[in-house]
Amino acid sequence: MKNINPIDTNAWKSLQKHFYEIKDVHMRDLFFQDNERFNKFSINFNNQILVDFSKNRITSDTLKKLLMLAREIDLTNSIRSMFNGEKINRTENRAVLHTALRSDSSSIMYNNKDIMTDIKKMLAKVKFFSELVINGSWKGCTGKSITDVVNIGIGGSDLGPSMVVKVLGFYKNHLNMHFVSNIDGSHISSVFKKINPETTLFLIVSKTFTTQETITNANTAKSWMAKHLKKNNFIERHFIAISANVKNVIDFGISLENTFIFWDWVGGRYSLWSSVGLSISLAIGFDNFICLLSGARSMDHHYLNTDLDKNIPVILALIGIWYNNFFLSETEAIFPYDQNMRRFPAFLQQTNMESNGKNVDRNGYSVRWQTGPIVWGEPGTNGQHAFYQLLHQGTKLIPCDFIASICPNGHHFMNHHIQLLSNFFSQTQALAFGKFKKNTEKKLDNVKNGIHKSFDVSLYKMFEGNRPSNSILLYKINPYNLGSLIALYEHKVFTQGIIFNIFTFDQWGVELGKNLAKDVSLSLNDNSKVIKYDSSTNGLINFYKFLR
Ligand SMILES: O=P(O)(O)OC[C@H]1O[C@](O)(CO)[C@@H](O)[C@@H]1O
Repeated sequence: MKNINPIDTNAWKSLQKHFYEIKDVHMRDLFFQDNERFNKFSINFNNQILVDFSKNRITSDTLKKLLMLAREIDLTNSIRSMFNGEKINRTENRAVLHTALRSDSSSIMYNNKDIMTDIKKMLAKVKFFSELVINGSWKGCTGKSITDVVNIGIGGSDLGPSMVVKVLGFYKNHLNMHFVSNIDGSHISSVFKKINPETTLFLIVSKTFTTQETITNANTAKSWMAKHLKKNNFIERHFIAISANVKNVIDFGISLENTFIFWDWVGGRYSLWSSVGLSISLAIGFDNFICLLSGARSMDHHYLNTDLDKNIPVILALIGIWYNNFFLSETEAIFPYDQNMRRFPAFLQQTNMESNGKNVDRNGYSVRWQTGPIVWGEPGTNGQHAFYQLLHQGTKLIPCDFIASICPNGHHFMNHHIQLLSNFFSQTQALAFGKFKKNTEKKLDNVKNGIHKSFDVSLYKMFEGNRPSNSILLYKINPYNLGSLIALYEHKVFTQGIIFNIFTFDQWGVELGKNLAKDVSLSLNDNSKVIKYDSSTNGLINFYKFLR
């Protein structure tokens, strides 16, 4: 992997020049000039996912220059380095091998060990255990089968599995799934109200098994279960751990037998493919979990083996860089036209922002270019009635990804689906092409200080357009296609991290807040006045102590 600063490349300079040439060109003209634009700027992924990137402020020349950037940065070799298990997460001295978790290779060597053997064992254990719980043979300590599963975890130990379980609600079996992440006691207490301790299984998911939120919630769950069940073996029958830290798991009281391990080469936010996906396997069955992995694998193959100019994650990453680094857009929006995908933007927020929210390059210098964007989003059509006004007529340029499926996701109300899709198709059209000002609009009288002044209302009804979007249209939201879609975004983020010349797979930026919270928590133990922090923090804590 080469540690080249993007701004030092010839391609960057050429893109900078090109930007000034085409920044005011309107998509209306680009489409008008080229009937083949859609065919040129869309990729069909196995007849299952169509990615249309034609509604972007790009020309063939733009793409050529962006691809030159990828080549100059030596992206292809960086991709190989990741798949080959090189220790590309250098600040933590680790490989990044979540792709191995969904691989069909017979062997992948890491640290002189074939990790495929461990992965296969892990998957066999997930399969065996999921089947026991789903078919009712796994009994709680009072002899009853499990009805409810509570996943306790946060960040990557929550967002991925909870998102997948929600998106694939249509595939769900009889088990009721709950996810507790927040340390706010209202989260776990709201779940306690819904479950029966005798028939509930807790999955404690934490790579480090030190995360304050997860350990606090896990201890609360343990005390709650002890109080209600009054049986010595309640932990053995009701608590499962998923972690890379076996020692802490054992100290917590969970046996090795009830522990699903994963490894330091799996990043938290890339871990749903590992035993962290146990809740997925429990909710939709192991076979569907395997379909999810297979779908991701098909995207891995595409990413690893397809030329850069036809490579979906690469193209989307480069277009993202075009807006982030040349148009200087600050944010990027994700709009799934699918209510079950409502947590997909939140999941991608962590994937993207925890990965590429960095300001030091791989050579140890402060970056002099923008790195990862702010990612946000909501499902359509709800967003249309909330914030799309700003997308259409605001002063900010916000590139958007619109995601939808041809088949409805988990219902048979075709009239709803047709209307949903008509909005999906219309919004990107409105954003791209806008609406010309009509001179025929009626003028209104504006009365100010008694003086009549007429003004042109049509100005307010004008849509300038030229607002970019990608449309991602899936045949169906099934486990396989969802796996491909998630992997697509993972690889997009990796590609951008390589071009930004940053380390995508660490997350030191979350440490300071965590450590301060530990210290502050000690200061909250008594009622004495606090003076050790800055005046703002002292003032806030003392006000809290005064009124609590
Ligand atoms: O699985 P763990 O170790 O509890 O960590 C949870 C999350 O916390 C983070 O470290 C950030 O605080 C994420 O990267 C991770 O997904």
